Amino acid sequence: MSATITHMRREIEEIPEATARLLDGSAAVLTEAGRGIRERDPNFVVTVARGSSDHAATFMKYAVELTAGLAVASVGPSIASIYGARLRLGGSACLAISQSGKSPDIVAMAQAARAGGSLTVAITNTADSPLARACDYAIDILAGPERSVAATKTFVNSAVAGLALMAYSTGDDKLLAALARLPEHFRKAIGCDWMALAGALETQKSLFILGRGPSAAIANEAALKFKETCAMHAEAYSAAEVMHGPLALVGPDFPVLALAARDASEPSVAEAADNLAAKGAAVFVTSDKATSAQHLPHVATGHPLTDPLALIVSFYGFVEAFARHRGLDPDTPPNLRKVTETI
Ligand SMILES: N[C@@H]1[C@@H](O)[C@H](O)[C@@H](COP(=O)(O)O)O[C@@H]1O
Repeated sequence: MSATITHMRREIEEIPEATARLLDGSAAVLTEAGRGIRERDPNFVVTVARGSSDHAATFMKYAVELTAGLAVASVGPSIASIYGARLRLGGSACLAISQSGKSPDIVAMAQAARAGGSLTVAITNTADSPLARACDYAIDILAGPERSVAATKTFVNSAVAGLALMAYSTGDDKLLAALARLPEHFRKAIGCDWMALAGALETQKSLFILGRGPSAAIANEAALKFKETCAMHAEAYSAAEVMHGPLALVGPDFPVLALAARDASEPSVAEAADNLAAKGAAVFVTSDKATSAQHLPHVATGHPLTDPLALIVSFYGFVEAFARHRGLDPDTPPNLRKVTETI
C-alpha cells in the first residue's frame, strides 16, 4: 500500500469542483444544444457509448424515458464500424458519450447516426476530438485530466451533462436547480463511510450489485469498478430481475449491495434487500426502509434523478479504499489502458 494519495482518490475529491466547472463553463453550449433538440422535437433517442460512458448512457435512458416521454435505445457501435449497416434515424436525437472522443467505433457510429438523419450530440472530456467534430453539437464535460485508469469524475460529469442537456431542452427548472446544488451534495457524499462493507466482502469472490431505474445504471458502473480496481467479480442486476435465475446463487457466501435512490423504486429495492438478507446473505442497502439488510449512509439530494449520482460518489470513495485494503493499487489495474480504442 502506498502512503501517497492515489490518482483515483484525488479525482474523486475533485468531483464537486469538476461538476461546478461543467455547469458553469458549458452552460452556453448546453443551452444551444438543448434548443437544437427542442426544435428537432425527436420521437426517440439513441445512445452510442462503451464502458463507464455506456453506464452514463443507461442512466440517461432512464432519465429521458421518465421525464421526456421518449423511448431510448442503445445502438451497438459495430452496426457501423464492422457491419457498415445503415440505420434510418430520421426524427431521432443521438447521444454519443466518450471521455477521449477517439475510439474509432464510437466515432463511426456517431457519423452513421448523423448520416441516417439523427441530431447528434457528443458528450466528451476532449473538446478537440474526432467524436466532437463528427457531431452536430459537442458538450465539453470539463472534468480536467483524468489520470486514473478507472473513470470517476468523467462518469459523474458525463451523467450531469446529460441531465443538464435534457433540462435545457425540456425547460425543466427544477432539475436545473437540483444540478446546481449537486457540488455541495457530492462533497457530503464523499464523506459517507461504507467501510462496513469491507468485512463482509474480503473473503468472498463475487457479489451482486442491485438498483432499479436510474440506480440500475449506477449498479452497472459500480460492478465495473469492483472488477477494475478490486480484482473482484461483481455483477449488476435490476432488483426485480435478480429474483429470477440469479437468486439461486445468493446465500451466506454471496454478498449483495443494493443501491436504492430516493425515488419511486426505493421501497421495492429495500424489500428486495430484505428478501435476500432472509436467505442468509450479507446485504447492504442505501435505504432506511429496509428492516433486516444493513443500512449504508447516503446523501438525499432532493431530486430523484440526482440522487443516484450521489450514491456513485459515495461508492467511488469506498471502492478506492477497499482496493487499497486488499493491497491493490487502484490506479494501475492489470491489463488495462486509460484510453480504449476499439473497432
Ligand atoms: N451499449 C452498447 C450495446 O448496445 C452493444 O450491444 C454492445 C456491443 O457492441 P458491439 O457490437 O459494437 O461490440 O456495446 C455496448 O454495450
